[in-house]
Amino acid sequence: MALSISSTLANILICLGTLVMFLYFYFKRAYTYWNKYDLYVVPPVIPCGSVGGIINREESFGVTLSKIYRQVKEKGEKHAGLFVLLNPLYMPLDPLIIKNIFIRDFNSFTDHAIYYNEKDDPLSANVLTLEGDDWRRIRTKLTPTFTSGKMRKMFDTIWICSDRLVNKFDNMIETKEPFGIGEILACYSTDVIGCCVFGIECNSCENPNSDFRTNGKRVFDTTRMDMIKKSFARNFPEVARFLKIRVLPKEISDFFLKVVDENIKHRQVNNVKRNDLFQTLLELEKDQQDQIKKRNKITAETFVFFSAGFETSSVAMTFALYELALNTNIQHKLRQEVLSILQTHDEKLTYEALMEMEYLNKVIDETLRKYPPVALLVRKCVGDYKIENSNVVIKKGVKVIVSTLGIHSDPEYYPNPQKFDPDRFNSENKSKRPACTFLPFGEGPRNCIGLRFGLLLVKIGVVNVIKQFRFTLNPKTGIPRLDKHSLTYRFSDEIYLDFERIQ
Ligand code: HEM
Repeated sequence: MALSISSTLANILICLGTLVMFLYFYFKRAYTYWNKYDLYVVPPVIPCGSVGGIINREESFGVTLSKIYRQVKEKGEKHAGLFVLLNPLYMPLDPLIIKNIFIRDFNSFTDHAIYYNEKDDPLSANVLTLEGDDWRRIRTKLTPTFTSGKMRKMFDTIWICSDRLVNKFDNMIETKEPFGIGEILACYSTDVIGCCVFGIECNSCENPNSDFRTNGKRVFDTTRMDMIKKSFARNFPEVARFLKIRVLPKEISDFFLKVVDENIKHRQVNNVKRNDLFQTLLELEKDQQDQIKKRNKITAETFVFFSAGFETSSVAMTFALYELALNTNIQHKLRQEVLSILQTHDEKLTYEALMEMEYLNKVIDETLRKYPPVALLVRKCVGDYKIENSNVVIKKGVKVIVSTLGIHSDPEYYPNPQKFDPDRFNSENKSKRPACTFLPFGEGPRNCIGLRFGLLLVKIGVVNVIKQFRFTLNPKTGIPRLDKHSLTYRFSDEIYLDFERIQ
């Protein structure tokens, strides 16, 4: 009896040992992928690769990648190979290689390599995630949604939302307690996107527990399980589709479908037309007779505008107010510009007045330089591609990863990179930098489609706040830590500011 137990145990140990050996050699072999090229390889460690732990991270992926950028740059290399789990990734540092990949040779790098599952999770298939010709069709169709003419039409709606934001600050000042701006700015961003994209009044600045804000929050509240699921789906998309893995919980998907459904019906029955993105999307789908398909398509697009635009914009505005609170001289200079331009426009902020604010542009650009909300960019190679002046060939299916944060913190392009200095963006300094060294919205045909809208949301908010308040950092704000779990580059700690009314 004892003999049979010990022989079973021995068999199990042999099997386990063989499996471990097999996996070890399998990984070792996978990690030789880049060896045939003259390419520096960031040393991989089994099983996560070159980027540290996937689950128990010490820092966000964007920060790890910026450190790898620095490490490769210090070696004097213009590019590197790395691994995430078993997958090889190519990381260019040289702005010319980046420019060729993003712009000149875009046809070899059309895809974002973000997981989607059209069948089981229809909202996941949208302009951000779709690939090849499916993406081209939808991008061409949606591009007219974000023209400057359309932005101009939405200007007043955004201004009204920013007035609610200012009211909120006023109410909070009265409590005489320090208050965090991150949550309030998230409500402002939700209100703007709710009004302009979904065509509904969410009033989350007044009612932070509104359905829209609550469901919106849940899209970004990622649990550890979500992270594992997303990482698995990103790295093994075919298997994930086979396993019917969804990235968006069904109840959130149902909420957005219901909002869009009710809104389509309301506009059709009451013949309502508004100056918002929802109207543009409705018009784009006017020939679609199948009401369910129409609703699903509009929901997928409104949802991606929400998910890609809400957090990026609110985080950018939080970083901007944080730096303005730290640098009161820059805050003062910006206020002077805003007030003097408003004087020449009968004290009214118009689209034209906003476009005249050059220092504002510099402050926002510097914010997006120091704190790019999307800290890295990805492209998937769709046809074998040889990197010029090297023997490196990027094979079809291999991902290219660019560290926006690494480039934006590179002293070669931005001396003393931790200093917040809007003058880096005056024309003389800008002209000294090579193309593709400022990438907050990505670059090339697959760049951010909502760039103008995002900038408008942030700029209107900043102008309305700076015009009416002076603000400094409240001592309750320590040195804010960066969120290590979020895909967006953001603080995990709240930012507390003290506001003083000016007018
Ligand atoms: C400050 C705010 C924003 C920042 C920093 C930002 C940044 C980015 C970045 C870096 C990308 C990827 C670009 C690339 O791969 O080259 C992107 C894509 C995208 N963004 Fe934004 N974004 C912002 C606001 C918005 C807003 C307000 C919307 C919509 C209303 C939006 C919608 C999108 C969409 C749909 C894509 C995917 C485009 C495609 O794949 O064709 N973004 N954004």
